[in-house]
Amino acid sequence: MNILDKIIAQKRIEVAQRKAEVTIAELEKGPFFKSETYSLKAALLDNTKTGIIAEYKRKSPSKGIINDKATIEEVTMAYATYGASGISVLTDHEFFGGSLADLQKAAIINKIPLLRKDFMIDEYQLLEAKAYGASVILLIAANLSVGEVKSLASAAKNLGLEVLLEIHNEQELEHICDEVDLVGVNNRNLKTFEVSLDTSVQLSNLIPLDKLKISESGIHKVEDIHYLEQYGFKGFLIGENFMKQEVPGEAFRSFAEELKNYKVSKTS
Ligand SMILES: O=P(O)(O)OC[C@@H](O)[C@@H](O)c1c[nH]c2ccccc12
Repeated sequence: MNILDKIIAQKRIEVAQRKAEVTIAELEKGPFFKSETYSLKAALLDNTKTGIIAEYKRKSPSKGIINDKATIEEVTMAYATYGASGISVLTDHEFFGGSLADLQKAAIINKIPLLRKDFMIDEYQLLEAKAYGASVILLIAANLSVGEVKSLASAAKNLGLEVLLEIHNEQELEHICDEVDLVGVNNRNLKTFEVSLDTSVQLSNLIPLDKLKISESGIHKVEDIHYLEQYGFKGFLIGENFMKQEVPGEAFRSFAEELKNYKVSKTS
């Protein structure tokens, strides 16, 4: 069994447990169920922002503990203050050390698009995402059929959530459907953990033009963003590069500043 299979097997157990504990009616009374959402698509096209979706991630199967000290509040507030277009919050506990409570804490203090980063297999998780303050959900093509992507994406749209579909090879392009707003190319193969920005480059011109393109994982330098922009990427999902620093918010601030100066020096 590869790691993705393991995560999905665990997720099925977890979702069944949660369904038994919290009813849909209760979720619909959740703190953010009726709140407005924020468009990640619009935020990524807003030139006053960085185009970065900055991630809060305590640990991962590939890296182990990344940062177990910096709090969700301090990190996400800094991300939002210094120009993140969106924030990705891991809500998987077992493998990534996150929780829905983290998502809710981030939603209370930040009025920007929040991505619920988890392994979605059931509509119930979409209701959770909405109840705890997400504006965007992730669907991972590697663990869903074409039909599952379509039905989960359409359920998400009905809840007012935007849909980010993650792919990492050419076959997975088949999963792209009308209900998908954004397509993310994961540079990390979730089965082998290998990381290469070439994955984004190779798939870039095969993604339909009406989808906003995001490059995910393994981005460490301002030059990486510049490079990916040349292939039409408008969004950059970055986690470890910030989270591995003692003060991730400060790492984000200086990266955003360098990015801004880089752009200014390019255009002047
Ligand atoms: O920490 P990185 O290499 O900057 O990557 C961030 C993000 O892309 C990565 O965490 C991620 C991409 N797709 C996922 C799916 C599930 C969990 C995590 C992920």
